[in-house]
Amino acid sequence: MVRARRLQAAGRHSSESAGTSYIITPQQEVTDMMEANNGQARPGTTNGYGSRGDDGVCHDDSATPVRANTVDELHSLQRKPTAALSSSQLEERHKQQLQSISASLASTTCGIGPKLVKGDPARKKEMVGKALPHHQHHITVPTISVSDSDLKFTHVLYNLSPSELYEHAIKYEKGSFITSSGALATLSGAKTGRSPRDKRVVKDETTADDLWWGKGSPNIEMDEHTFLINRERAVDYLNSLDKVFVNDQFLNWDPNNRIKVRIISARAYHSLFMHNMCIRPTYEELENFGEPDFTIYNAGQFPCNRYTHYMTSSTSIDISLKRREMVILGTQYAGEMKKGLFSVMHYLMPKKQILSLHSGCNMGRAGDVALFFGLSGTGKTTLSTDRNRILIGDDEHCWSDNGISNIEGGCYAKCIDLSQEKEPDIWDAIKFGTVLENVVFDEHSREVDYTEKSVTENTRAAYPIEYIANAKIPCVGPHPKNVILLACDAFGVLPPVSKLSHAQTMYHFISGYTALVAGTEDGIKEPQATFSACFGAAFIMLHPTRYAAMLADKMKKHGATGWLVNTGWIGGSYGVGERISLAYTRKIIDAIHSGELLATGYKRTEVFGLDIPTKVEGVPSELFDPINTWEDKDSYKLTLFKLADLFKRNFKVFTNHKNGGVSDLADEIAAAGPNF
Ligand SMILES: Nc1ncnc2c1ncn2[C@@H]1O[C@H](COP(=O)(O)OP(=O)(O)O)[C@@H](O)[C@H]1O
Ligand SMILES: C=C(OP(=O)(O)O)C(=O)O
Ligand SMILES: [Ca+2]
Ligand SMILES: [Mn+2]
Repeated sequence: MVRARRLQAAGRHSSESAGTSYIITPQQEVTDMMEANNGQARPGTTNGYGSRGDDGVCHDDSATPVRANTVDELHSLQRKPTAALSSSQLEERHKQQLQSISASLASTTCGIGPKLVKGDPARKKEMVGKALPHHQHHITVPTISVSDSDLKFTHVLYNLSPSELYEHAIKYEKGSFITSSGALATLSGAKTGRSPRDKRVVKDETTADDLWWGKGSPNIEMDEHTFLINRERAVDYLNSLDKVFVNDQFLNWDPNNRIKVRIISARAYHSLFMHNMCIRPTYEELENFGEPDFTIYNAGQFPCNRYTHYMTSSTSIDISLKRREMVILGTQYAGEMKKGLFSVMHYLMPKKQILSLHSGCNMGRAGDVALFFGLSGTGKTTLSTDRNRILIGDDEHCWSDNGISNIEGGCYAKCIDLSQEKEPDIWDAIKFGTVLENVVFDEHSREVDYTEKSVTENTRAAYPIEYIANAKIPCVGPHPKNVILLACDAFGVLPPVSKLSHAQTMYHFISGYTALVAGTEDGIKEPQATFSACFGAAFIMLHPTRYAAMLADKMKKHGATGWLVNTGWIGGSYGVGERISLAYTRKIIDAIHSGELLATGYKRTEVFGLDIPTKVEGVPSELFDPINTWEDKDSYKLTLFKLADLFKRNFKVFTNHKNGGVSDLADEIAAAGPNF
C-alpha cells in the first residue's frame, strides 16, 4: 500500500501492468521491494515479463535503475543547460540584453526600467530561500520604490523556442490546445480581425508634411503626449505582470535594408506568432543584437482609457515613427503586430527609394518572379503558394534596385474551408510550431474542422516560411517579370484575366479594388465594393501616388507585364453565380508564368477596355468574356455600369491630387479607367 501510494505520487504508475512492474525503478523502490522480501532481492528475468515469487507478485527489477535518488533529481537529469550559456562572456551579454529590455520598458516620466530576471517564474519555487541561481541572469535598478511593481522582479522570457512557448500557452492561456496535426490552437479574444479605425499615428514635426493625412488615409492623427499616455499604460500593465515575452528578430531578407525589431508581449501566443512571422535570428545574430530599431509594446489584453484624447473605443494601435515605437491596447488579434510593422516599413523603405508592397511573391525554376497584389482574401497567400514554383513570401515585400526581398519570415494563411486536396502545401504547413487562430476542433480527437465559422470566418494559420517545402531561403529574388493584381469581384463582371497596359496597371493599382460579400449574419447579400489604394491603404504611410510612381518606374525599367485576375464570381453576382474554381485560377496563373498568355490572341471589352485572352490551356473559353457566363444579359450590363461608376467615383480623389509625382502620367492613368 505504502509502495503503491508513493509510485502514484511519482507519477510512474504503469497502468498496463497494473502495478506489478515498473517502467522506471528509482533506487528507493528497489530498496522497498527488497525489504518486502525479507531482504532478499529477487533475481530479474530476461524474458521481459517478470518472474512471480511465492507471494504471487512480480518482482521484475531487471531494467537498469536510473541514477537519481529523488524524483526532483531525476527531473533535473532531463534538461541540460543550453551549451553556449556557460561562458562568462556570454553571461555578460545576457546581462546587457536584460539592461536593454529594462530600458525598453522604462517609464518615460522617470526613465527607470523595471527589475528583470531571465527565466520562467514557475521555477521560482525551486529557488525559494536561495540566491538566484548562477544561470538565472537578473538586473536590479537602483531606485526609490514608488509603486508595487518597482518592488518586484518581472521575469523575461526571451526568444523562447516553439516548444517552450507551447508549454506556456497550454499551462496559462485559456483556449490553447494542441490539435491533431501538432499545431497550437489559440483564441485571440473579442477581436478576430484588425481594427483599422483604431489605428493612430503621431503627427509631429517629422511626419506632418511627409505622411498621407485626411480623407481616405489610414493615418488617423494623435499627438505625442497622447501617445506617451498610451505607452505608459501599456508599459505599466506589462511591468505589473509576473512575466513578459520578448522577441528580438529581424524584418527584410535584404541584408542591407533589414531592421531589428523587439516585440514585448504578455502572451505566449503572441510571442510564437511573431517568432513565426518575423525573421528568426541565428544564435550569433542574437548575441550581437544590440538595440532594436523598432519596438512593439503589446498590452492587448488591457484596454486603452476611453477618457484619453483621440480614443473612440477601448482599442488603440498607436505608432510613433519618431520614437520608433508601437503600442497595442485592447486587441489581441496577432495580425495587428505584423501589419503594424508593415506600416512602419511603408515609411522607412520609400525613404531609401525602396518600394514596399502588399503582395505575395514566387519564382519559377527559371528565375521568373511574379508579384501578387490584392486585398485581404483575394488569394495572395493561396496563389503564391504553388507546388510548381518557389515561394519567396505571401504578403509583404520590398522592391529595391537589387530585386525583391520578403519582409517577413513566415506566412499567415486564411484557413476557412481549407482542404488538403486544393491547398496541399498550406495543409502540410499546419503542424507542430504553427499557430492556428480561432479555429474549431473536435473536443476529443482535436481534429480541426476548417469549415466551422462559429468563432470567426477569419480563421488563420501562422507558420515559418520554411514549413512550405519549396520556399526560397533567403527569401529574395530578381526583378519581377509579372505583376498580377488580384480582385475578388463578387459582382462577377470583371473577366477572369486581363492583360493590362502600363497605364491600366497604374490605374488598377491606385484603385485597389475588390468586392466581397458582407457577413451573412446581417442578411446583406449585395456585394460590397472596397477600394484600397495600392491594395493596402490600411498600411501605407505616404500618399498612394508616391508608391504608384515608384511601381510605374520599376515596372518600366525592368519590363514587367501587368495582369488583372478576378478570383471572385463568374456567371452572375454573388447569390446567382459562383466563385471561379481555384483550379481554373491556377491554370490562368500558370499561363501567365509560362508566357503562354503573353503570346495568345486578345479582344477588348466594353466599358473597362480590358484585353482578354481568347483561350487558355485547361480553361473553358466561354469563361473569358463574362457576358457569356451570365444568363441575364441585361442584368450583366447594369451591374457592369454600376461597378464602372463606383470605380470612377473612387478615382476622383486621385485625379485631383496635384503633387503625387506621377503628374506627367496622371491624364493617361485616369483615361485607363472605365469609359462610358
Ligand atoms: N479562385 C480562387 N482563387 C484564389 N483563392 C480562392 C479561389 N477560390 C476560393 N479561394 C479561397 O479564397 C481565399 C483567399 O485567401 P488568401 O489567399 O489568404 O488571401 P490573401 O492572402 O490575399 O489575404 C482562400 O481561402 C482560398 O481558398
Ligand atoms: C493579415 C492580414 O492580411 P491578409 O488578409 O492580406 O493576409 C490582415 O488583413 O489582417
Ligand atoms: Ca495581407
Ligand atoms: Mn494573405
